[in-house]
Amino acid sequence: MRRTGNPDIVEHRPPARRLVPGTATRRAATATQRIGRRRRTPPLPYGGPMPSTTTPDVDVSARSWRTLLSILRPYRWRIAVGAVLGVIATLTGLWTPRIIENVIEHLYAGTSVAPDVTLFAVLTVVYLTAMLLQWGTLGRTAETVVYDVRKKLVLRFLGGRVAQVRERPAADLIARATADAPLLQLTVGTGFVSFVTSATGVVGSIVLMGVIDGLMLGITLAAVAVLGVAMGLIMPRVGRERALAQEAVGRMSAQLDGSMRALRTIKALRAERARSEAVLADAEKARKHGVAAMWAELISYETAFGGMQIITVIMVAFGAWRVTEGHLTVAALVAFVMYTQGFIMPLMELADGFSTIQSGLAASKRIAEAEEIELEEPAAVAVPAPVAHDDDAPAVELTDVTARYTPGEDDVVRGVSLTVPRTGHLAIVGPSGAGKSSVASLALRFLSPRSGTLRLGGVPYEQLTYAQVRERFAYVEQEPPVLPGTVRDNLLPARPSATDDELHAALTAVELADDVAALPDGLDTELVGATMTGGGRQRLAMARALLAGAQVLLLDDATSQLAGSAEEAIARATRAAATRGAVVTIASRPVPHADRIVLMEEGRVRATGTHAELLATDPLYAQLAGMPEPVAA
Ligand SMILES: Nc1ncnc2c1ncn2[C@@H]1O[C@H](COP(=O)(O)OP(=O)(O)OP(=O)(O)O)[C@@H](O)[C@H]1O
Repeated sequence: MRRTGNPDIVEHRPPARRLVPGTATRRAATATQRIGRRRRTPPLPYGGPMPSTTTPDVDVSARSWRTLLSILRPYRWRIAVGAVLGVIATLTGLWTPRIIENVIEHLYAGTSVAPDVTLFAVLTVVYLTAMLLQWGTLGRTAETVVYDVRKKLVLRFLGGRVAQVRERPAADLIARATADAPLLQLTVGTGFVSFVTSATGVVGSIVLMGVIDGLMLGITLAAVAVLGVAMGLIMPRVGRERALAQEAVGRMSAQLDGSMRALRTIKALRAERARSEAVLADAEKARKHGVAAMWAELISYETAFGGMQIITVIMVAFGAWRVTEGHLTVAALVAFVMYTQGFIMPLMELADGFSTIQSGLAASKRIAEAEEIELEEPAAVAVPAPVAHDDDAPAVELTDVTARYTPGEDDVVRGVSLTVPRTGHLAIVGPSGAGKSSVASLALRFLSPRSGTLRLGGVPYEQLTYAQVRERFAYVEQEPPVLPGTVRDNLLPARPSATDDELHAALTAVELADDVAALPDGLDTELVGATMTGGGRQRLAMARALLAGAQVLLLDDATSQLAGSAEEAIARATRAAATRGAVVTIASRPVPHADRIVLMEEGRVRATGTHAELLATDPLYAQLAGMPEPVAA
C-alpha cells in the first residue's frame, strides 16, 4: 500500500515482492521508479492534517509500541496469514535464479530444459496465487483496522465527557480520526509484513548465494554491511522528519480551522494577511520537514542502489575471474549476480517497513491520546433500569452544589441551591460570568458537581444514566449551531417519529414556517450554518426544543438575537410550555414575565423572588434592568 496525496485515499499495492530478482517484478521497482513514485504520491504527512497542541514529539517509546500492538491485536491472525503468504511468495521467487542457472547448464549440455520451464511455470502460479491472497487479506484487514479505529474515535468523541472533548481543539480531534488512522493501514499493509517477508528474502538469498560460492558471498555481505550502516544512519531521519511534518500540518489545520470560523472578524480587522501568514508559517514548516524527509529518502535509495550497482560490477568482475580459474560455472555466476541484484530490494523493504512502522507508532500514540477522553457512561449502561420518579417532587432540585471545570482552579458554582417546580417559569438571571450557564451544564450533566446533590423528579443524578437525565430536558444553548443536514435533520433528533404536520407546527410557533416553505426543497433543504443568521439558528433550535415536548424547557439566552414578532412568538411559546411543564430561562437581563427569578452573582445565588420583588429590593437586579438602584439599598 502506498500513500497518496489525499490522506483518506491509500492506494493498495502489495509490497514489491520478488518473483525473479532482477526480472520483471524486480525491474518494475527500480530505485528511480520508487523515488519517482514517492515524489508523485508523497507520503501522507505532507498532505494530511495532523494537529497537535503539544510540541513536536517523535518519541517512539515502549508505550507507543504497546499502543500500536494493542490496536492491531484483534487482527493478529489475519496479519499473520498475510505474512505467511508473503513468505511463500518470497520463497517461490528465490528459486528463479537457480532455475535460470539450470536452464543455462542444460543448454550447454544439450539436454532438455522442459523440466526447468515447467517448474518455473508452477512456481509462477504459486507466486501469483500467494500474492493475490496476501494482497486481498492484508488490504481488507488494513481497511478494517482503519474503520474500527475511526469507529472507536467517533464514538468516543460524541460519547465522551463534554469538558474533556471541548478542552481539545476540534480540528485536532478530527485529524486523529481522518489523517492518523490511515497510517495504521500502511503499518498493517506494508510495515510488519514487509519486515517478515523481506527478512525471509534476505536470509534466503544469503543461503542460496552461499551454496553457489562462499567466497563471493563473503565479499558481498561485507559490502552490504557497509551499505546497511549508511542506510541505518539515514533512515531514522526520514521517520523523524515525517513526524515533524505531520505535527506542523496538524498545527496548520488547527490555525486554519480557527481562522475560517472567525472569517468575518478577520476581514473586518483587515487581518487576512497576518492570519494567512500565521497559518502558512506552519505550512512552511511542513514543507521544510517534508523536503528534508524527501532528501533523506532520496539519499538512502541512491546510496542503496548506487552501492548495489557497484557491488554487482565488482561481483561480475570477481566472478569472471573465478570462472576463468575454474571455481565457478558461467551459469552459477549468472545466478549469483541475479541474487546480488535482487538482494537490495528486500533490504530496502526492511528500511521502508521500519519507517512505515515509525509513522504507525506516531499515529497510534495520537490515537491513544484521543482515547484518553473518558466516556460519559460505559456501553454496559446502554439499557438502563427504569427509574421511578416521585410525581410530587420538583422537576429539578440543586442542593448546595459546588462545581468547577478544572481541578485546582476556582469554583464557578458555589453552594447553589435552587428548585425548578414541575410547571411554571423560572429565570436564572445575573451578569456575565455569574455561573448561569454552568448551572445549566450541571443540570444537563455536562459538568459534574464537586459537592452537593442534584435531583431529577426526586431521584439523585447518581442513580440515573446521562441519557435518563437528558431525556427530561429540551435545551437551547447559547448561540445554537446548525446540525449537519437538512431542516428536517435539524428537527427530528428531538422526536424521530414526528410527522411533517408536527414539524410545521413547531416551525410556526417560532415564526419560521414561511421561511422554510420558501426554501427550494422546504424541509429537505440542506442547511449551511454559516449562511444562517444567529436569530434563524435560535428559532430553529427553539422549534426543535418545542418539538421534544420534554418536561423541562431549558433556554440559555435563547432570544438574545431575536427582536420584534419573532421574540414575541417565542415568548408566547414559552408561556404555553410553562403551563404544561417547567421552563427555565437563563438571561443576563431581567425576565419580567417569569414566575420566579434566581439572581446569581460570582457563582452564588444572591437573591430569589419575583421580578417586582427583586426590582424593589436588589440593587444588582435593578442595575441589570437599567433602572436606578432601589432607595432601600
Ligand atoms: N468550559 C469551561 N471551562 C472553564 N471555565 C469555564 C467554562 N465555561 C465557563 N467557564 C467559567 O465559568 C465561569 C462562569 O461561566 P458561565 O458561562 O457559567 O457564566 P454565565 O453567567 O453563563 O455568563 P454568560 O452570561 O457570559 O454566559 C466564568 O468564569 C467562565 O469563564
